[in-house]
Amino acid sequence: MQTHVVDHPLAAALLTTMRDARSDNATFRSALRRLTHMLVYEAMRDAEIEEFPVDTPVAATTGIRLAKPPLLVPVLRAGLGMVEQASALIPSAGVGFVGMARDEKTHAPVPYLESLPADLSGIPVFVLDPMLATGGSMVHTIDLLVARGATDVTAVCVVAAPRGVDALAESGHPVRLVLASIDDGLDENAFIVPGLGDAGDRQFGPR
Ligand SMILES: O=P(O)(O)OC[C@H]1O[C@H](OP(=O)(O)OP(=O)(O)O)[C@H](O)[C@@H]1O
Ligand SMILES: O=c1cc[nH]c(=O)[nH]1
Ligand SMILES: [Mg+2]
Repeated sequence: MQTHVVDHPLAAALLTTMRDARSDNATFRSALRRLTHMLVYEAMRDAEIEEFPVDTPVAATTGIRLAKPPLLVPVLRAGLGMVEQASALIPSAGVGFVGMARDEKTHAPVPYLESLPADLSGIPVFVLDPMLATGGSMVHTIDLLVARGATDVTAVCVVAAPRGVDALAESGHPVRLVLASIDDGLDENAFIVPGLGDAGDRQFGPR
């Protein structure tokens, strides 16, 4: 699996704000929005483009545009904090939604929402979820996308644990990963260490 850790001082500073337990919900959301801009910008680097003729006020020239605008899929709740910024960066992108919440004891994802186009063949899909911990939620989301014909999936995350990265690589799905950090591991509650806590709660308050 192709994995790209965005290694940039501005991204590292925003990630630090998100990690800091003193950051309130609004500060956390703002840092996530700004970091998402950088992650999606990097994730789009190899996007397919097409040329078309364009006239400047001075002369005819060749312009470029995205050949296949992606579908953005935030995983609720935490991924909601990434979708507005990703849409602003790619205005032609569509948006689908998946909702799931981990069972606190088993840590398995419990799905509660699936709102996706029926046919995803030929459409690049960007899954937006700040946290990749055990990988259960991301693999389940990509199961849903592949079942609809997706063959080109990018997982855009903020922080991952090595176990989640391995789970994604071993899923056999056509996925690449773009993120800001691969952290040390998971604690006994399957929280990422050092991580940033519960990314849903830190944006929106307890569920
Ligand atoms: O890799 P995993 O072990 O599956 O954990 C990652 C999932 O956990 C978080 O969601 P959570 O279940 O806390 O729901 P929330 O976004 O509503 O808070 C996070 O946003 C991921 O979706
Ligand atoms: O550390 C973690 C793990 C799963 N989900 C989160 O929001 N944070
Ligand atoms: Mg949560």
